[in-house]
Amino acid sequence: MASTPSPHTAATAHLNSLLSSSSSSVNHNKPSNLSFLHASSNPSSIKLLHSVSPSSFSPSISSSTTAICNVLKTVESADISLSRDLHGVVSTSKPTILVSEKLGEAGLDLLRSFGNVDCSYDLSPQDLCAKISLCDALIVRSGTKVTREVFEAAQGRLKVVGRAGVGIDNVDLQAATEFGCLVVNAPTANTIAAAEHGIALLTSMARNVAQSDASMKAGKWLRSKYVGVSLVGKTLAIMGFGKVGSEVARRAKGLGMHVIAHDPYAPADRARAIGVDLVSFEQAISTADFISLHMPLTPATNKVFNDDTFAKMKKGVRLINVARGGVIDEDALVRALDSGIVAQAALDVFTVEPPPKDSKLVQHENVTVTPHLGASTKEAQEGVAIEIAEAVVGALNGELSATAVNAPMVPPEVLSELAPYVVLAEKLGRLAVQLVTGGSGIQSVKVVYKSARDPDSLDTRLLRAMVTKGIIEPISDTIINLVNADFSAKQKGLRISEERIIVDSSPEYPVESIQVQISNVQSRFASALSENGNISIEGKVKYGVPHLTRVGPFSVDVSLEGNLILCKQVDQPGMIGKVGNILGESNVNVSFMSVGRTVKGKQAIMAIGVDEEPDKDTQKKIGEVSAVEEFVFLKL
Ligand SMILES: NC(=O)C1=CN([C@@H]2O[C@H](COP(=O)(O)OP(=O)(O)OC[C@H]3O[C@@H](n4cnc5c(N)ncnc54)[C@H](O)[C@@H]3O)[C@@H](O)[C@H]2O)C=CC1
Ligand SMILES: O=C(O)C(=O)COP(=O)(O)O
Repeated sequence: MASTPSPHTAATAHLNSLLSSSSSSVNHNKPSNLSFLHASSNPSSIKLLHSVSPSSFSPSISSSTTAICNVLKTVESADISLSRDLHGVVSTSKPTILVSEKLGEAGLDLLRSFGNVDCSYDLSPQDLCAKISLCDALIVRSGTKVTREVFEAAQGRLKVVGRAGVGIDNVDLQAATEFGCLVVNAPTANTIAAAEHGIALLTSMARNVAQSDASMKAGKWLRSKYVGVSLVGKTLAIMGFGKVGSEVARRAKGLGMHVIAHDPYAPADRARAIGVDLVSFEQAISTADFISLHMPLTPATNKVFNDDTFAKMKKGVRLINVARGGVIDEDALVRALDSGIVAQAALDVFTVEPPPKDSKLVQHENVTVTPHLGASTKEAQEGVAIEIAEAVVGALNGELSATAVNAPMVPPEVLSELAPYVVLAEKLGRLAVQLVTGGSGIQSVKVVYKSARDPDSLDTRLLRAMVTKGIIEPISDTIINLVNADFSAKQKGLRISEERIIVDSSPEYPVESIQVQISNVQSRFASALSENGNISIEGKVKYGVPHLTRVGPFSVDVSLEGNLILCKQVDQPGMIGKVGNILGESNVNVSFMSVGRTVKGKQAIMAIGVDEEPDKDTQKKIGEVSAVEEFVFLKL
């Protein structure tokens, strides 16, 4: 019999496989395999229902099992990692990181110590698409549009997009998620720079600094033309009271302004703490002398400043935008400037960047412009570069990023604790799907966790994603990872629900057992059906190793390594020997064997762990043993 690998090795190897990026599957077009979970669910809820879609999908095990992903382990030493080139060939080369816009040196140094860094600035969209399939990571600022075409062109190699800054409106997050590509940003390092730029625009606009500077340089001395307005005592409305907005508020308070803010998601006590009243959108825009924009560009904020909203503003209002050009309807702003509703505007950002040279807005005499300089201080750029380089290197190393944008975070300590259960979850999914008769559409899967922990302290998102991975990968050509698991399930019309059962055991272990049930399908192995007609298998982690502990109503105990034969027979002496002999004669090494029965002398189930796949003849011989009623060979 083969020896059992150490529990630690099994769990660590598999965890690495989840965190690393390559798969041995031959389809190199598949998205990569990262350990980040895309899930929109509340981890603390006991039952979670996911999408219902009219479509269903059918497993065809024989051909698809060959596509089962044997994920490669990350090489732990130095900075070398296993990766797969375009032809599916495994190499030990360093990852390639494409930096498509200027990044601070400290960040570049960090990246260079880890991988091959290709700094190619000003790539056309076509050139970016041409290059991207050779890259494991892409680092951008606001100037690179990371579109669906880019993810398609990446052919599954791109594992992480790092946005060296805050706004991720230039990255197609939906496409990234669908392709299993993690997106991380650097959300904190440029906050002060953006806030300071907002204040710079506010004060310089109020005193016509840019216009009077230009006029002096043109040889004029126009003191009466450039009389400004004072700030003290004026009302400033901050639209978007997040990191930048609140720093602008603090500074404006120091200038003696009365600051109000509108942000539907900001906590009132945080605003109150710095002496800012949170007000409605209408109240903010109708009472402010100055309006400073600090919300992200989303479908909800797109052109939120338009003819209608300008009409509601106080005549002579002054507008500052250091957020995103797209939140303003720029034609409407020109009209508002011409009519005097808006006395002045100071803009750092534009709907299209750079804006057309003849842009009426840019040319308007009451408008001050800067070319998206909010984050452009030496300090912010060094900070952002380091922040994004660390996040990207971490992601390529399979670590969880605190700044993942399209993947809820599972803290590293939770990940480490769940490591063996993650292996178990995937293997149970993989086994359960192979028990379905080819042609039966799978629509509904339930994962039942028995645990002594209260639901709030058990985060099952990782486990659910791995069950999903186990179910989908053998029957499709998609590599599932924790970014795209939920999305892929939805796409396949697969509804995955979860249930937690609190049991009276030691809360030291996060999970007592995991059960996977597939309902409304036929099974290739009828004994796997529980009383309610669902395919049902259950497993536990024992000494760090995943074990199969129940098949339908039968208790078994076999470690989930290698492959598995499930055999139902009449409970009688000599069966282990008979089947064991047949396997031995065919040189199939048996690693584990376990017999489970419901009633003595009636039917029993034999679960046999085998290293090799028995050939057809051997399988036929097993089927011909008189007491054997049914059997199935399953790949793990
Ligand atoms: N010009 C530049 O170089 C820079 C621009 N930015 C931009 O500034 C914006 C804010 O950045 P941060 O403060 O770091 O982000 P943040 O996420 O900390 O704050 C954004 C705030 O906007 C709020 N918000 C969302 N929808 C809203 C709505 N419909 N109405 C009002 N508020 C809404 C959110 O609740 C959040 O509090 C982003 O768009 C970012 O891209 C940030 C840094 C530099
Ligand atoms: O961080 C942001 O959202 C910014 O807008 C900064 O953009 P940039 O990195 O300077 O192109």
